[in-house]
Amino acid sequence: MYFLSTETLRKYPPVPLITRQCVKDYKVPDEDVIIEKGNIVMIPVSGIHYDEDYYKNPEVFDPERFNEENIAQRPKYTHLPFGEGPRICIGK
Ligand code: HEM
Repeated sequence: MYFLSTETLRKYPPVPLITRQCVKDYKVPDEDVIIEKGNIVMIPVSGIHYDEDYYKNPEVFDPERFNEENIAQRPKYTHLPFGEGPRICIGK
């Protein structure tokens, strides 16, 4: 039986990019940016998983990134192999 660890799914997300379509105009907090109704937004899952701000030495395989203490130090939505929200993967 195969098991995909949380860290494996960080390094090699099978779905490296997810998308959403904006349903109403939205002003991004603290930014001079409005996402207009109808716009497609791309969420760069791989990019987030390799962002040094969240994962130091992102090329290194380190399951300890996902111990309770380390998870608590990262913002929410920095590990997205199954997406998020109402349309999150039902196979998760
Ligand atoms: C490692 C295994 C898998 C990965 C990485 C994965 C990843 C994903 C991702 C990224 C999405 C889109 C979520 C979003 O847009 O927020 C998704 C959706 C979905 N996945 Fe998976 N998936 C996996 C396995 C499975 C399995 C085993 C099933 C079914 C038995 C499944 C069924 C679905 C379905 C039905 C959706 C659409 C949900 C919706 O749109 O409401 N997935 N998956």
